Amino acid sequence: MAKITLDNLGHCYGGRPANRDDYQLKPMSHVWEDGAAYALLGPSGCGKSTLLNIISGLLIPSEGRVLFGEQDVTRAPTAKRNIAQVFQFPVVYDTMTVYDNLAFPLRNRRAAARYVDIRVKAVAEMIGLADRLDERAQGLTADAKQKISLGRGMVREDVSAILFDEPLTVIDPHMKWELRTQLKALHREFGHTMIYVTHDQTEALTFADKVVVMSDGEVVQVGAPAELFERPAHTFVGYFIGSPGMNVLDAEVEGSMAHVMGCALPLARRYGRLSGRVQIGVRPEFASVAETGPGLPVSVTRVEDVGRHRVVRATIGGVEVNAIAQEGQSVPENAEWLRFAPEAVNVYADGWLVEGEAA
Ligand SMILES: Nc1ncnc2c1ncn2[C@@H]1O[C@H](COP(=O)(O)OP(=O)(O)OP(=O)(O)O)[C@@H](O)[C@H]1O
Repeated sequence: MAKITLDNLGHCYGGRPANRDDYQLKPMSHVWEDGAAYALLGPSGCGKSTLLNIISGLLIPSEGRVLFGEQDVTRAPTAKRNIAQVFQFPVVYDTMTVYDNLAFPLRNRRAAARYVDIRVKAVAEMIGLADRLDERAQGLTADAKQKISLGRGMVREDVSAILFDEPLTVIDPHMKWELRTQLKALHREFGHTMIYVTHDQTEALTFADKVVVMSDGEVVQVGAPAELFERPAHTFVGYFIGSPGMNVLDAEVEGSMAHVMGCALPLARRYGRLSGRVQIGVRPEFASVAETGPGLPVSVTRVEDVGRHRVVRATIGGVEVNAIAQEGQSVPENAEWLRFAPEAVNVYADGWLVEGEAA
């Protein structure tokens, strides 16, 4: 296992970028901790595969370095990187048994038969295939085959990292939850450094210790799921994570007050002079509707019952805003005002979170 250092790493497929917008992966420096589980999360085309391919050795970056531990692997081929990979579609040897498939990476490295047996059985137990070890892979479902791929990715203890590229794509929706949970358990048990690419926030948030959120070739935040929820570092993180996403409204901010469409809203922090486009961001979980002010005058368009809570959909000045009413919380018939918990109001300048000072 190893920590992974991305040192001024950037990539431009066309070569010779004239400005930052020309990069498909904008230059960045990050250190990813040894033994942690990371998810690379972002919409299609944001650069997840580009970054994963640079880490796996399929692509040499146009700038910067990748280090596994202290070793510079920027130009090392995949085979020399000591990594395991699990892809979108199962890669299994149909004519081999489940046992032999799982044993393959270890036998390939000439591990002792007794050690192979211990590891194969431990992994098979974790992926729920312990009683099917003698079956040929050929007759198995896509789910079971992908479990073998996941197991094979985990079977070696000495890899620097395990890379997963949307590994649950072919899995039946009801099985996804089970496999995600198993992956998490495998990580707890074996402690590998893991990097898991997905565009699905539920997968990322349930699997990872740290989620690396990407947008438009840029890492916009690396944080624990709770941090992404409570303090989105960028408005994109606020929109992309959460259901519905964060409410974002243009504002003027002065000291510890925000002014939105002529209404004053108190903030829990104090801000200096801000430049660029200033916005406030508030999660619907920290918004509520009321019949009277203070707050923002809104038109409620509908109330959706989504099981554990209700989502109140409203608009203000043509902008959609949402509030979540938790179980037991009432939604007044004639609600016309939207209120925010001041401590949950984040302030952004040109999309980026402004920290502010305690008021
Ligand atoms: N070989 C290539 N040559 C030129 N541009 C490329 C190449 N591969 C990817 N790109 C571009 O780089 C950007 C990032 O693509 P990338 O595949 O890394 O995104 P992604 O987040 O993995 O998307 P997806 O989830 O759809 O796979 C996109 O604009 C894409 O069109």
